[in-house]
Amino acid sequence: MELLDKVLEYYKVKNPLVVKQLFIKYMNLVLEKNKLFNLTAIENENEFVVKHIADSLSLLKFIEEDNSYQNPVAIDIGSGFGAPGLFVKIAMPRLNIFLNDSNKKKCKFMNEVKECLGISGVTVVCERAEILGRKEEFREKFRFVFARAVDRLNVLCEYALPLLEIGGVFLAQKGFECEDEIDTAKNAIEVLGGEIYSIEKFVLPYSEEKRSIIVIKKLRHTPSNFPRNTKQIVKKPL
Ligand SMILES: C[S@@+](CC[C@H](N)C(=O)[O-])C[C@H]1O[C@@H](n2cnc3c(N)ncnc32)[C@H](O)[C@@H]1O
Repeated sequence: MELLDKVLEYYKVKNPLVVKQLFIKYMNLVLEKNKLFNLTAIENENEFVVKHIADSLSLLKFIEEDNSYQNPVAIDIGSGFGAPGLFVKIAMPRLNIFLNDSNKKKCKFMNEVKECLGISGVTVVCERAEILGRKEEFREKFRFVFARAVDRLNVLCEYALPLLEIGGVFLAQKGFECEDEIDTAKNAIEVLGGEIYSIEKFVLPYSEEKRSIIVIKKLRHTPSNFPRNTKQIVKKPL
């Protein structure tokens, strides 16, 4: 896996030999399970390295830039088979990660991976993110929220922002063209206590895959009437 070596070097991942072994083991578990149960459309290993591993590791610099905690706590909402959260956790063991998905089979798989890889500081939470946002043990408890391929930004913000502590950062991974989505989400971001901090556009290493990361900071507490119930969030986005 020469490409994986190059990707780990590109992102300056520490202990690359250990991380590489864990990534390969994890990739094999995903590709094996994918034969029985649809986890990803990507079956080719090099494509997996770029579109899942490199894409996930593009979040690392935003976490590294924040010096508030030695062991920051992050939640990946709609994590599916664990992307991007589990890849980021493997590359940055000091991160404490919560992998959230509403789908029971996907959560079972993430728990299996956690056991197989034998890594600590990983908690799988099988629930809708907007329900977690109303629970005291999750509301405003996270330094980072990640989300990739979950929903449109105006809907996603009502899942994500209630979970962030003040000063925390929501990293929404999107395709290259995301301006319309951002425009539509401006009201939701304001109402929920956030502010767009930056929009990063880049090409994934060793590919022509273009991506954006929308960086949203939490500045104020989310009003207590949010998140609303799922039907209202989806049918009448803020
Ligand atoms: C297209 S998949 C993306 C999975 C993963 N993030 C990735 O990029 O490969 C979307 C996932 O979000 C989950 N999901 C959708 N809405 C959710 C919600 N409100 N709370 C938690 N999980 C949700 C679905 O069950 C599904 O596994």
